[in-house]
Amino acid sequence: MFGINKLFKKNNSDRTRLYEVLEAYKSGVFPLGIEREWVENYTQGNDGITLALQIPFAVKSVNSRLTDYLTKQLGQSVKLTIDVKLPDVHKYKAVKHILLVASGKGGVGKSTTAAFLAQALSAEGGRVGILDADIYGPSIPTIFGVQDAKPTSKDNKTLNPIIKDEISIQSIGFLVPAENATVWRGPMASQALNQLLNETEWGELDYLIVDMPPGTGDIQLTMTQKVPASGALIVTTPQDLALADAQKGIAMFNQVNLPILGLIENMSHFLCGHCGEKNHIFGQHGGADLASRHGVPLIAEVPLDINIRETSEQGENILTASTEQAANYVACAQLVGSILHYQTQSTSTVDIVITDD
Ligand SMILES: Nc1ncnc2c1ncn2[C@@H]1O[C@H](COP(=O)(O)OP(=O)(O)OP(=O)(O)O)[C@@H](O)[C@H]1O
Repeated sequence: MFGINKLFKKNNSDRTRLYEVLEAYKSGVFPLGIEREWVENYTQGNDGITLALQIPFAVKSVNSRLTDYLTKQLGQSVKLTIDVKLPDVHKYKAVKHILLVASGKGGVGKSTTAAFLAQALSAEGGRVGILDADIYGPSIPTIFGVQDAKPTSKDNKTLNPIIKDEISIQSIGFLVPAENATVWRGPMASQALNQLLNETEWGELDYLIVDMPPGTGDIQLTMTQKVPASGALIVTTPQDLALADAQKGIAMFNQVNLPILGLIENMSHFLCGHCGEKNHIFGQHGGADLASRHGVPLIAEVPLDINIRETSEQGENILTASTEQAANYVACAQLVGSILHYQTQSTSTVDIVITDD
């Protein structure tokens, strides 16, 4: 009896120690550490610990760093598995979150950022879709290398998305020649977005990224109001003109009470290929200053990099095309998933009703 008690106490203290060590693993992505509710399974054997975590946002690649940390802290070998499972709350049909990616100014790299973020969220364990609503220049098909694809329909009412790298893709560019789309007026544009969203068979998704048309006018405002989004990301470059337009984007989302998940400063700097020096071609601190002025997180400062341009123009996946840039987008995806998770838990976002007009 005494032996069983002792063993029971030992098991409990091992578990308590594990929780303490997990909770101490704090970072930008894990502001509260690894929470004890995420522990799905834990066994202590003679040859070490086996631990299964279920984390509510897409962070699969944290596995090796976390394993090293646990091994060091607990002084024994750790076999860790991570499953990504978001809470069963759906913002739209079987889609858990819709994220708008917007920019005030055109050409700042919004579509590239939206596409690579989708690829990184998927690689990190999320089920991901991307909806290209950029009527002025739908470039998502090109970035994914599926520009010649044509969505099929099983019943002539709904469309199947194009699937590439496990990501469901739908684009205004699959359906309308670019020269027709650009002359659309506001109501037509927002109706097209509605149709693409509503009539695509998205299936079950954790994250649906919407690549918005650049700008902050009536078209973008109407679109924003008609999509039941969880939050928005704003892409800007450090140039004054782009920052001024990004500020208008922040004002637009504030006007409709849509949480801004953060700001991504693209083409932030250029690393000299010879000496490695950071050159701030378009200016410095602009994104950080804008973000802190408006109390929104600065998610990433993505460099101006030839691999990014080539990968996006050649329709490749950034996760396989460039290790260095992949790391940037993975960090970005982890932070976006985390911010979305904690923001959704602490605030109730406005529920926007979709109508057909
Ligand atoms: N960080 C970067 N480094 C190098 N090239 C980049 C980077 N980001 C984007 N680009 C390139 O810049 C060009 C414009 O990018 P993209 O189409 O994503 O911009 P956009 O903001 O979506 O434009 P628009 O608003 O006009 O649709 C593309 O050729 C893309 O490859």
